[in-house]
Amino acid sequence: MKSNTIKSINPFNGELIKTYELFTDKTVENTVNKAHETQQDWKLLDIEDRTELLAELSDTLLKNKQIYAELMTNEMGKPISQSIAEIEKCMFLCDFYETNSEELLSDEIIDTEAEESFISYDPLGVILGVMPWNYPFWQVMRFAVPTLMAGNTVLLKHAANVSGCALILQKLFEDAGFPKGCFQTLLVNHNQIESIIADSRIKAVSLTGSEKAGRKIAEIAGRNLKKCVLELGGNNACIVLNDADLDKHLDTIVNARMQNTGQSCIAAKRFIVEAGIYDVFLEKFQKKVSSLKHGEPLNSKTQITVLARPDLADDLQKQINDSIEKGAKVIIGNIKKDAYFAPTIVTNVTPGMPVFDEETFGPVAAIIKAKDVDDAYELAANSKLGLGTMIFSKNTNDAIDRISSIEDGAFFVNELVKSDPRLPFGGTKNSGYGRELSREGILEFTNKKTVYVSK
Ligand SMILES: O=CCCC(=O)O
Repeated sequence: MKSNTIKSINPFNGELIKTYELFTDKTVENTVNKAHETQQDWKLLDIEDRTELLAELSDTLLKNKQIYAELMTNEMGKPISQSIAEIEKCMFLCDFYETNSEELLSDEIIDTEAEESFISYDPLGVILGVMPWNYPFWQVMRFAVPTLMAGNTVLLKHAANVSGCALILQKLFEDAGFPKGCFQTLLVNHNQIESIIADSRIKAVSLTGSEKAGRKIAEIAGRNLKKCVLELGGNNACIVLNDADLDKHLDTIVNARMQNTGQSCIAAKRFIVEAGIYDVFLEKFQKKVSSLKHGEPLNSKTQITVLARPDLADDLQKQINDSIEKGAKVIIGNIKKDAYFAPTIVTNVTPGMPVFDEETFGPVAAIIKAKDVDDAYELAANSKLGLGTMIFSKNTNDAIDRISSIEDGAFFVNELVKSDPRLPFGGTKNSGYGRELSREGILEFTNKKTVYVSK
């Protein structure tokens, strides 16, 4: 029998935080209708009236930073210092779009023989966001803020385990003064999503989530001729070349994998290390990973803690054990207890093993030895996923010359792949399509209308 409730469970202590009732079809209808009706007025507001609400949004985030951070940490186990940093990043996003939305959305004049010709960036309508649990505030905000500024309204279907965050996000927008109906949360299950996407009032979908979820949503959206933006999994390579400055970059390299206890789509998952630096790298990397502070998520010193759910730890262990059968070697970790999975380093990794071919969503570093620079880039490019690649090397000119050898959505030199409101964010291959953030993100859910005026 299907359940009409969803549960939010603290992954650190297994305690039930709260049980939520799923919306009935009637409640879904009222919510979609409210979003549609609100959009009719919202789209007519001057852009300054919309952007000024972002100052309030940022203030509300600041005022409630601790409350929001603790809620995230309790629902999905993120170390509290990282939850606080996540709220601060949301504030930076608000500041960016408060300052820049007007310019980003202004008409783009194109010279033709017409009296006037330009592109007008008009809103599409109601946009559905289907969002994951790993950055419960950030991923929602980075979709919702530019989408709203463009004159759309937003509906959120969040991951079930962060339903408390989902509801408080709606309250956040309302407390900041956004008209009711601009941002609404739908507590619905996967079966209900299909009819929501099919509804003629929903104009497009943005999904951040797994490849499997992306295929499903894209299929439903395609059947209904709705646009979608998909930000899916990643299997980012972190190339470490012989001339890398490890003293300078080791913390960044470790953080690239271990941030959010390894549960990040853009984390470094495959460390491709040139032969000449391999032994030194491995020794330093292992030492640094072993020194990370494990503990309770709410302790401000904790760097590594539980995963968001026990089944995620099971998945990781299976990927590692299957890789061991194919010749991989575990040098630390591979220890599991409930939702905890110890930081793990796997060596002797080659293509064909799950820890090379698949995304590992937890603190697992697969180390691959590359013969030389060409081999390192070839190994990095050998992935069905394409979110980003990072290269650590003093020879930045050589790295720049090789940009086109990597098909990913991002290429970072001497820095971890990260999202930033000022830069586009998104992937290629099975990591999805479309872009979030920056100018690209705010224009995704607009009708790029051609206007041609002749006398
Ligand atoms: O899981 C994806 C990470 C998203 C981000 O850091 O912006």
